[in-house]
Amino acid sequence: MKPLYWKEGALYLLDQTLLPHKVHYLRLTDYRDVVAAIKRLSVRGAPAIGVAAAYALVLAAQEAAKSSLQIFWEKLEEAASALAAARPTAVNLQWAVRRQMKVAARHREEGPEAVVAALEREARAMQEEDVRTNRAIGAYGAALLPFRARVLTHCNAGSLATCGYGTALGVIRAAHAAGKIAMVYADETRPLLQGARLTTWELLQEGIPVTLITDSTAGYLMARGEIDAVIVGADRIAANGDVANKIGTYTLAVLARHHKIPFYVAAPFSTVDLETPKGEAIPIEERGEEEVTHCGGVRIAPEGVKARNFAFDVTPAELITAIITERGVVYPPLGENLRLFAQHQREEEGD
Ligand SMILES: CSC[C@H]1O[C@H](OP(=O)(O)O)[C@H](O)[C@@H]1O
Repeated sequence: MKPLYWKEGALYLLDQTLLPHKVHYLRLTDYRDVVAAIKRLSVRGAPAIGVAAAYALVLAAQEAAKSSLQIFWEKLEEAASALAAARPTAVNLQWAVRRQMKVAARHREEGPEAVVAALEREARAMQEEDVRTNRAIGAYGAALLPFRARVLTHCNAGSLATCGYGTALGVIRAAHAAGKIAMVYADETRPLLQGARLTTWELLQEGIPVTLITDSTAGYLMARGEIDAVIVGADRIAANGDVANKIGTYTLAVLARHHKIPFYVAAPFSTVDLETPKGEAIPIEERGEEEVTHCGGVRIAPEGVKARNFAFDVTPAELITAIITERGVVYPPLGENLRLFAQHQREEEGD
């Protein structure tokens, strides 16, 4: 299931706040509505919000092209700032906006219409690249899993969080295709229940065995010897290998280390942010209290109680067995090897 697609000058977003009960695509033609959709997690997941923002800049450029040349660039910059600020943790969002604005600058002399066309081409390229990188991540990751693996995952790092294949769930898809998956245990992932609502829905659609558990069950399953590997996605990977991901990921990493279970992070290299030296420098989104005090719109905690709602946490590099990327598996020392991977990529691309 594609979380988004572009058709005849409009961006269609699968509204993930309605899943699994309703499959409904929003048709958006105003970039401001894409900003709002990212903020309320109608579209979510680091790669998916990056590509959504890339298309939103096409919408912004289409709108701005009706203005004077000077206003065109002012409006495009304004849209880029609004999109980049929609959610602070997933680096793919800022990476996608920066990449689009570089494309716009390269076509500046050709005028607004040419810029619009170039932005649309680049957004399509990013969407296609994402599926290719996910499939490569899947292949590298599947090779790491034992046969009849019982894998625990957290949140949703699947086709719904990307452009159609998935990072952590991409590894699970590839391993399943190779007959290597006995069971996937999906953490419900409070408070927004991406695991209960999205991961189970995705895997059931494809006949991949999945069992839903509460977040607090993960440790007990590990203690019972029923988990062979943990595999999660990422929203930002710092230069030293620290990983920001959905809240609860750090807890799983500590539990996995205690029980000597491999803990893998699956992410495209666009999630690696070498400008952020370590995890404590990653901006962690804190969302509204009502997401904790309510569930499905129903109040579950008494009026007046305070709540903290961190959307992400940071897992230190030393708790991570390996990071699976589209360029291969990065083993410890993660910081040093991430830099080597990046250097090799720059040399390949002639940067
Ligand atoms: C493939 S990135 C998925 C990543 O994004 C999720 O966060 P959110 O649902 O708030 O966008 C979660 O951290 C996943 O691991």
